[in-house]
Amino acid sequence: MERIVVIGANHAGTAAINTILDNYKDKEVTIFDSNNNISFLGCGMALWIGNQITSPDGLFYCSKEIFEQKGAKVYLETIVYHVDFEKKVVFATGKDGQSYQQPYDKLIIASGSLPISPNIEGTDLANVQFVKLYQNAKEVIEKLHESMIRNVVVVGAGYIGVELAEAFNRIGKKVTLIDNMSTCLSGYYDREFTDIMSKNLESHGIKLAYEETVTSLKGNGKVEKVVTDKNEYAADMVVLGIGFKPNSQLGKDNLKLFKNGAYLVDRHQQTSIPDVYAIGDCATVFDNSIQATNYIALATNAVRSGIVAAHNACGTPLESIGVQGSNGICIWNLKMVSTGISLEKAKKLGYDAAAADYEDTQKPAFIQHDNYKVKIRIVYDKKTRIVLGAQMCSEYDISMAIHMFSLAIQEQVTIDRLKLTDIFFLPHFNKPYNYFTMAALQAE
Ligand SMILES: Cc1cc2nc3c(=O)[nH]c(=O)nc-3n(C[C@H](O)[C@H](O)[C@H](O)COP(=O)(O)OP(=O)(O)OC[C@H]3O[C@@H](n4cnc5c(N)ncnc54)[C@H](O)[C@@H]3O)c2cc1C
Ligand SMILES: NC(=O)c1ccc[n+]([C@@H]2O[C@H](COP(=O)([O-])OP(=O)(O)OC[C@H]3O[C@@H](n4cnc5c(N)ncnc54)[C@H](O)[C@@H]3O)[C@@H](O)[C@H]2O)c1
Repeated sequence: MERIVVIGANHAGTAAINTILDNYKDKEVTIFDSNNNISFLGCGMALWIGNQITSPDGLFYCSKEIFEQKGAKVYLETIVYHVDFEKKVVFATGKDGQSYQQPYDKLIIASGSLPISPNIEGTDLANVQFVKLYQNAKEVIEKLHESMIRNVVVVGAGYIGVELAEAFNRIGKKVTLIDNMSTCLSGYYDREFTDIMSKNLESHGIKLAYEETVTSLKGNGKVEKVVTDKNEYAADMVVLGIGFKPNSQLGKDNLKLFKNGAYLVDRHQQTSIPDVYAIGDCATVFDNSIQATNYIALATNAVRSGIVAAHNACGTPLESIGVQGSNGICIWNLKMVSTGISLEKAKKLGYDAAAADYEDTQKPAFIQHDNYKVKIRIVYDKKTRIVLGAQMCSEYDISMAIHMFSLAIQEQVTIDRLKLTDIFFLPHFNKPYNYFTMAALQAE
C-alpha cells in the first residue's frame, strides 16, 4: 500500500487528507499535527471576540475522529521535527514523549504560516497577543473577561487588525489601530476605498494611527503602553497583526524557497524534490493577476492547493489554475471585496495601468428599500487591456459580484470584453445600465 504522510492538518492539510481518503481508498494515510485541534476557522475569531457568535464550536469543520473513521492514522499534539528527504522518513515527537519515524512514498507538507513578530522591545510582556490559533482567541477572551482591560491597541491595520479593531470596539473597549502605512487595508484596496473604511472605523470611535511605526512596548510585567516614532498610547492589551510568514522550517535546507521563504511549488503543488508536495500558507501560488509566482496566505488558496496536491500525490495529474487573491471584509455594515491587484500596486510593479471607476445605486431609483450605493473600480493594463484587479464596496451584499472579476483575471479577459458582457437586469436586483458595464465603459 502506498504510504502518504501529511504534516499539518489545518485548512490545507484537511482538504488534502479528505480528498485522499474520499477518493483513493488504497492509500495508507498518516497525519501529524502539533496542535490539539484541526480546521479552526480563524475568520470566526473576530466574530467570537466581538460577541457576534455565542460559541466557537461551529468554527471547526473537521476532527481527528472524522479522519480516523475514514481510515487514517492521526497523531495530534505531535510535532514533526525533521524530514529525511533522501531516505523518505518523517521524524516526530508526541506531547507524551512518544517518538515516531514514519516512512513515506509521498509527503504533503501543510505546515502553514506563523504570525510575524516585530523586532522590538516588549513583545514578551503579558497581554501582548498574537491571534492565529483557537488557543490565541480563547486566551484573549479569557483575559478580556477576567482583567481590567480597557485600552486595546491593535498593531497592523490589515485584515486581522481591522476585523479585531471592530470586535474590541463592539465589546466596549477603547481601540487604537496602528499601521506604518498611510491607510488601512493597503495590500488589498486603493486609497479611494480604504478612506471609506477608515471613516467607518473612526465614526465608530476607533482611533486611527497611520504612518506610525511601533518602536517598543513598555510595561511592568504586563504591557502598559505602546511607543511609536510619533506618539505613545496607553495599552492594557496589544494585539499584533502585521502579517504572516511561511512556516518552512522543516524543508528550508533541502527544498527550493521563494523570496519570503515559502516552499516554491509548481502547478501540481510539487516542491523541488519529487514526491514532496507543499500546500497552503507554507507554499507559493501562481498569481494570475501578475502572471507570476507569489505568496498569498488565504484559507481559500489553502483548500484548493490541498485538493490539487492530493490528486497529484495519488497519481491523478491535476494542474492548479492559479489564484487572484480574491478577498473580502465586512466591518459593521460596510462590505468591501477585491481581487487581483490595486492600481497603486500595479503601478509599483511597473504596469502602465489605469482604473475605470463608477458609482451608482444597486437598484433603480424607484426601488426605495435595500437600495444602497455601490462603488466599483476595475484596474487594467493600458497596453494589453487585460484586467488586473477589481474592487467594490457597498452596504449592499455585492460580494458575489467580485467572482466575475476573479474569473476575468484568471482567463486574462480584456476590459473591452467586459464592456458588453451580458449582465441580466431585474429591478429587485440591479439596473439595466449595470455598474459593471458602466465602469468598463469608462475605460480610456
Ligand atoms: C484571525 C484570522 C482570520 C482569518 N480570516 C480569513 C478569511 O476570512 N478568509 C481567508 O481566506 N483566510 C483567512 N485567514 C487566513 C487563513 O486562516 C490561513 O490562510 C489558513 O489558516 C492557512 O491554512 P494552512 O492549513 O495552510 O495553514 P495553518 O492554518 O497555518 O495550519 C498549519 C498547520 O500545520 C501544523 N504544523 C506546523 N508545523 C508543524 C510541524 N512541524 N509538525 C506538525 N504539525 C505542524 C500546525 O499546527 C497547523 O495546524 C485568517 C487567519 C487568521 C489568523
Ligand atoms: N477577511 C479575510 O479574508 C482575512 C481576514 C484575516 C486574515 N486574512 C489573511 O491572513 C493573513 C494575515 O493577516 P494580517 O492582517 O496579519 O496581514 P495583512 O497583510 O492583511 O496586514 C498586515 C498589516 O500590517 C501592516 N504592517 C506590517 N508591518 C508593520 C509594522 N511593523 N507596524 C505596523 N504595521 C505593520 C501592513 O501595512 C498591513 O496593513 C493575510 O494573508 C490575510 O489576507 C484574511
